[in-house]
Formats: sequence, structure tokens, C-alpha cells
Amino acid sequence: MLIAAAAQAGYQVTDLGIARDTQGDVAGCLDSAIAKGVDVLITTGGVSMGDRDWVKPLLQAKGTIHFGRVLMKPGKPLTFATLELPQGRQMLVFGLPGNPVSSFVCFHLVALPALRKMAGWASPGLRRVHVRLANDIKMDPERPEYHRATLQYSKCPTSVPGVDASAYGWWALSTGKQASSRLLSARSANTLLEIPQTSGVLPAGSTVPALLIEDLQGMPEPHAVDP
Ligand SMILES: Nc1nc2c(c(=O)[nH]1)N[C@H]1C(S)=C(S)[C@@H](COP(=O)(O)OP(=O)(O)OC[C@H]3O[C@@H](n4cnc5c(N)ncnc54)[C@H](O)[C@@H]3O)O[C@H]1N2
Ligand code: MOO
Repeated sequence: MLIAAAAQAGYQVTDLGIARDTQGDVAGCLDSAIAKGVDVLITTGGVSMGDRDWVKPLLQAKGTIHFGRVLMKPGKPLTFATLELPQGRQMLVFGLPGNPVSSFVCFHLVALPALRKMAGWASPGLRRVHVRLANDIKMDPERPEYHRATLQYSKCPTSVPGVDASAYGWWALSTGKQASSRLLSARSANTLLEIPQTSGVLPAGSTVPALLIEDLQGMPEPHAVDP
């Protein structure tokens, strides 16, 4: 999934394979990334608090960790480090959390803008727009959340009190349960809604900031929703 996302964005990808949960295997992968001369290393998993999570200790030993924990959902153990290499080279390392959705979200939010910056983009951040919620969204008092949703320009696809059902607008439909192991929550997602860290529910019809993660040419056709 990450290889496809990076390749689709136009970057040349080298797959270093799967490292086993041993210090030696993870160190071997890092050595091979260095030997292959990659500019950016992206890892998934092995970055949290477990006794076999070797990514952070290795990066600590070989380079500089700039951050290793982020107040965000998903993506709490997201890690970023740099390694200084011979001949003045520097390698960036993004240690993405292993849960599939966490790695998907962190890739788009953090790794992709860095790749774009290195490729010379003047504004490498994800494009932010403001859209209306087609569903209620429960907020998390512990962490701000990047809620996966499908954005479409259409009549309101759900029944929202007070909304003119015949008027067109930009509507965000939630992809459903947002567990970071549930890859289905990323299916058809073309945006990450920025949901604030607080208790309660954001009601359907609210306007929220949304970061685009897809070309909107691929947005779904407006469709009728079952009553
Ligand atoms: N004591 C604590 N434990 C955990 C915390 C915490 O704050 N304190 N945070 C939790 C959160 S949140 C996350 S997210 C996870 C992330 O842990 P890791 O990044 O170390 O991920 P793993 O446990 O190694 O892997 C999770 C899951 O993902 C699978 N995986 C990994 N890479 C891939 C891949 N490329 N393709 C498919 N699947 C992949 C891996 O097999 C595991 O099933 O930490 C919590 N714990
Ligand atoms: O922060 Mo973890 O990425 O929710 O599952």
C-alpha cells in the first residue's frame, strides 16, 4: 500500500523487504538502505513500547531522533530521525506505526509532504479545504483525530436536519469505524477530516477542515443513499 502510494506520487521506490523482530534483522535493513543510497527510509511497525520494537533504539544509536511520539490519532508512536552519512549525505527516516491505517495516515500527513519538499514543491503540505459532515462524528478527548472520509460534490447524501436536500455542496461521508487496524476505514477515503481533541459529538451538517489525500478527479459519482 505504501509502495503504491509513494510510486503513484511519482517517487522511485526500493522495497527492502520484511525485517523480523530482531535487533540484527532491523539493523541489517538499515544497513542495506544506506548501501543502496536511498534518500528517505520509511519503516512500518516495531516503533512502539514493546520489548521487540527495535526501530527507535536503532535510530537513537545511529542518528538523531527528532520526535518519537505525537499527539494524534492514529499515529501516536510516529517517529522521525535523520542519519548523517559519509560524504555529507543525510538520510531521513520515517518510522511509521505498524497498524495499517496508522501507517497510511502518517505517510500522507508527514512523509509525503517531506518527499514533495525534497522534490522542490513550493507548498508541499496537503491541501486543506472546508467541508460539511454528512454523518455525526464522535470526538476523542485524548487525541485529535484524522478521520478518514470520502468527499463528494453532491446533494446532501444523508438526511441532515435543517439542510436543503436539493442544494449541492462538498459533503464528507465517514468511512465508518476508525480503528487503526481496520484498513476498510481507508477504502475510498480521499480526505482526512481534522477532528478536534474534545468530548462529545460533532453533528452532521458541521463544517470541518479536511486535508486532501487524493486527486479529486477520482472522487465518487454522487449517488443516491438508501433512505
Ligand atoms: N505501552 C504502549 N503500547 C502501545 C502504545 C502506547 O502508547 N503504549 N501505542 C499503541 C499504538 S497507538 C500503536 S499505533 C501501536 C503501534 O505499534 P508498532 O508501530 O510497534 O507496530 P507493531 O506492533 O510492530 O505492528 C502493529 C501491527 O501492524 C502489522 N504491520 C506492521 N507493518 C506492516 C506492514 N508493512 N504490512 C502489514 N502489516 C504490518 C504488524 O504485523 C502488527 O499486526 O502500538 C500500540 N502499543
Ligand atoms: O495511534 Mo495508533 O496509530 O492509534 O493505533
